[in-house]
Parts: sequence; structure tokens; C-alpha cells
Amino acid sequence: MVTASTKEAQEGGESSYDRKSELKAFDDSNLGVKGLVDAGITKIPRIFINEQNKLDMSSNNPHLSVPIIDLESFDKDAVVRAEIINQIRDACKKWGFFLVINHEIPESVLSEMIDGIRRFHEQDGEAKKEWYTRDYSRKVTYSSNFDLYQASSTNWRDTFACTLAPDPPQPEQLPAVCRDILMEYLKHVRRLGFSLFELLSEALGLHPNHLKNMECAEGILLLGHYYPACPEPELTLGTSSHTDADFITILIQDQMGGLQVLHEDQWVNIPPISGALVINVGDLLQFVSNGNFKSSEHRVLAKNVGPRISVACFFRKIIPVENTTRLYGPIKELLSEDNPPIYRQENFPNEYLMHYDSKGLDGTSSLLRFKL
Ligand SMILES: O=C(O)CCC(=O)C(=O)O
Ligand SMILES: [Fe+2]
Repeated sequence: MVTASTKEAQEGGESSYDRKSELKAFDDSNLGVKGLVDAGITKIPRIFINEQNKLDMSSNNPHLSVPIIDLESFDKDAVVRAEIINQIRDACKKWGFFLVINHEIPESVLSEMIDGIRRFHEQDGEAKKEWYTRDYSRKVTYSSNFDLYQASSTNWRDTFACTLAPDPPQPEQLPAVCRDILMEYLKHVRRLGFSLFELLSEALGLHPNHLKNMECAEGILLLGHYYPACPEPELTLGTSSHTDADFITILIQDQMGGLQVLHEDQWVNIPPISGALVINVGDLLQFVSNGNFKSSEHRVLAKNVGPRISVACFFRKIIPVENTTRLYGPIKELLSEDNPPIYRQENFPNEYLMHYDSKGLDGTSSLLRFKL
């Protein structure tokens, strides 16, 4: 008879037991990766060692580059708009990633948003602990690795998280060190999100309001990542390879670099460009576009210098978890005899998000489960 304990022993139970207690000790510190660095460690704890990472660490193809799209006058000039839509379509089909410039969010707002996240992570440990939790139903949280207990290796980063929409937080619910800029950034990022959903709808050949009417832009989750300098960067990752669980992501990255997208089986650097934002297609847009637009794997390398700071806003429709009756599928207008649905209708994104969160960032696509 195979009991739970014999099974554990067969699977290397002793080391998995050790791992669990190491994870718990790390979690219980409430101080994240930054806490380890502040304590002066010179070797990374075992939980961070990423075996897979060792294999393809060095690869970056310098001859490939992610498209940069200039949004100047997208809403003023029909010819310019049509050209921008073509570029967006091309980027979403081939890369699932593009950079935007002249997007109307002032550079000063972007840099203050990065600084606000820096202030949050660099405040006194005792003050920060107040926010540390794994209860992600809370509007504002700080933790390290949302998938700490599921993932096969821990990422070298800490994360501040805040649900900004559909119900924006009251200012007093936010940490004082980044309260003002969060409220300010929300206004800007929401406006840009709406514009991008219009352009993406048109890029799919739909009415400009189509994706907005599907409430793609209703929910916004902001993650403020802090990647401390790592003493052994070749052994771990800042963020392991994953696709995003949303329609689109709007990302500010600072000047440190390290973000890479998997394109035609090669890792390509997404260079930091001052004032530019990174936009990427998430799984939900790949799903409703019937695979027309691509949700690409990406990752962040760990570095021996730092910290690196990034701020990601995930646009995703929020459905209450108890609503299990509404089905979503690939957009009907995009289907034809030549283009039959490749995904089945699903209680979406509910089912999908639950699957994504329980699986963690393991480098496999959560969409596979919904493929016909
Ligand atoms: O930090 C970054 O640049 C990317 C983070 C990311 O991919 C994510 O939060 O999904
Ligand atoms: Fe991501």
C-alpha cells in the first residue's frame, strides 16, 4: 500500500520537508528577499535555486528587437491612427509585446511611481511588516512570491500589490509613502488602458469599443516589484518564465534592464527606454482573440546590482468568484469556417484565474487547459 509518507519518501520527501520549513521560515520573517540582503547574506538560500534557469541563462539574441510604437496623434489624425493600428496588430501577432512612446503619461509621473514603490520597499522593516500577508482578497498587500508554496523555486523579488479598479482604494487604505502617486498614476494608466483597448479592438477588425464593452478594462491590479541585488544571480531568477493572467499589462521598468521575452524560442532583452512603457498581451486576450494575439512567455533575470524596480498594471475583468454561470469564449465576430474556435467556452476568467493562481509561475501556459 502506498501511504502518504511512503509516497513522500519516494519523491524525496525529506528534502521536500526541509524545503517546506525553509519556505515557512522565509515567509514568517515578513521581510522578503530584501530582508535577506539587508541581513548581509553572501549565498542565496536553497529555495531560490532555479535548476531550469542554469540551462538557458546566457541566451539573448541581440539581433532581434521588440517593436517600438509611437502613439503621437493616434487620436487626432486618421492616417496616423490606421498606421498605429497596423503596427499594434503586427506586434501582437508576432511578439505579444511592444513598447510605446508618446503615450501621454508624463515621464515625471512614471519616475515618481517607481520612486513611490522604492519608498514602500525601503521603509523601515517594522512599518512594512504591517502590510505583509498572503490574503490576496485584501486590497493592498506586500509579500514575496504569491506562489511561494506552489512554485518549484522562489523568485528573487518582493512585491507590493494593490487593486486599483473597479473600486479604487480610499487614500487612507494606502501606505502613506506612495499614496499620492498611486492615486495620480491610476488616472493616467486607466486613460491609456482605454485608448489601448480601442486600438486593440480595431487591430482585431472590431468596433473600437468592443473590448471595452466586454469590460476588459474594468479591473486593474497594480504590482510594484522590488528586485534587490543578488549575490549569486546566475543561480536564480527575478521572475521566472510565465505569461500574464490578464487582457493586457502596462509596465513601467526602471533603467536596470533584465526583462526578456521568449520570441521564436529565443530570449530577447526588452531594453529600458526612458519614458517608454512596455505593453504585453495576456492570456485572456489570447483567449478571446482566438489565438490571434499572442500571450508570450517572459521573465526577469536576477542581477548582482540593484535594486531593479518595476510597476505592472494588469487589466482584467473581475467577476465575483461565486458567479459560476457566465460563459466566455473566443469573440464570435472573429470566428468563421476558416477560423474555428480553438478554445472552449469557459466560466472565464474565473476558472482560468483560479487555475493560474493555484498553479503558480511554473513556465506552462494556463490556457492549455481550455484548448479544444
Ligand atoms: O518586473 C518586470 O519587469 C516584469 C514583471 C512581470 O512580468 C509580472 O509582474 O508579470
Ligand atoms: Fe508578467
